[in-house]
Amino acid sequence: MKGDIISVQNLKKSYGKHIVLDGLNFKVERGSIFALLGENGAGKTTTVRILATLIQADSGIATIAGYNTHREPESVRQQISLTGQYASVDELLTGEENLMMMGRLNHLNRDAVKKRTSELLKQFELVNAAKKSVKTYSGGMRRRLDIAISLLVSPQVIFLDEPTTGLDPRSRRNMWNLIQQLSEDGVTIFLTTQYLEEADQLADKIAVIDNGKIVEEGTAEELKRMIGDEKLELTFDDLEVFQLASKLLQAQANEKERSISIQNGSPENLRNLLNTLHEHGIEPSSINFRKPTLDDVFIDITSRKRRGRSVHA
Ligand SMILES: Nc1ncnc2c1ncn2[C@@H]1O[C@H](COP(=O)(O)OP(=O)(O)OP(=O)(O)O)[C@@H](O)[C@H]1O
Repeated sequence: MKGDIISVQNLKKSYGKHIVLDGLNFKVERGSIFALLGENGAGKTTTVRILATLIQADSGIATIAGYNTHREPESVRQQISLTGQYASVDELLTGEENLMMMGRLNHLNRDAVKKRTSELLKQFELVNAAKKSVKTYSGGMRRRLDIAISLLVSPQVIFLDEPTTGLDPRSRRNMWNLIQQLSEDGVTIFLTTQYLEEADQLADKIAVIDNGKIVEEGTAEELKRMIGDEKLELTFDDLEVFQLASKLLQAQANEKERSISIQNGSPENLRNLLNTLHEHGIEPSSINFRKPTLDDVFIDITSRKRRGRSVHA
């Protein structure tokens, strides 16, 4: 069954005078990977906490599988599982013991717990570490155990709050593979992340949150397309020439690389830029076309905001 499994309408939350969520709207399609992307303090964890019924919004409506998080928290909790900062992994127990204990707490019978534990240990590559206490685990192993625990009872939606923060690049890649596998099993994944690359790699849809509002939304490709198909990059051998060129073109400049990035890579724009430079006796040493990255999207959104224009302008 397709359709939206999460719906958020005009969600607001403040702590005193501090507005954390300022009218949040988005929808998540069943079976998809959704990434809420934002910098530290943007409001990602607050959103997850509201959806997971840990705290209440001041106003607005959030539903999961049709259940209202405010009015039907028990039903919502039966649909979801939460990992990350909320995990209750016991350091002194082994990985296997943690799974068995949480299985029993979730009212699974003894045989079902045993079977599920052994399946999960295999799926999450923890068989060799099963009998070791969690305090000996690496960061990546802990995260894997945490997610395994959250899958003891099959949830419809799994919340992964910054699942790779603090992991080394190899563990991060392993975690990405694992998240993709989970998604192939049909579970809806709600991911929060500060990493553009992570959202780009994993998410079917990305919502960019900034100051408690969704400022852009779409697939990674749509977000990239939004700021133009191709960017132009001009480089200069001489520092003084580079500085003069960046003043003239008023574009994003990287002094270390003596390069200037231009959002609009159309032939007409290129001709105009070269004419401007030529009038001042300047020629770039190289001209490259480059497909935009999510980094470009982020820079574009924030620079438009600084100039006080609507993001959609
Ligand atoms: N219980 C609270 N009391 C007061 N302020 C809070 C509380 N919880 C969160 N905040 C504030 O709300 C803002 C958003 O926090 P939130 O944790 O949702 O951000 P985040 O996007 O998840 O960032 P991070 O990546 O740092 O976790 C922050 O400025 C934070 O200090």
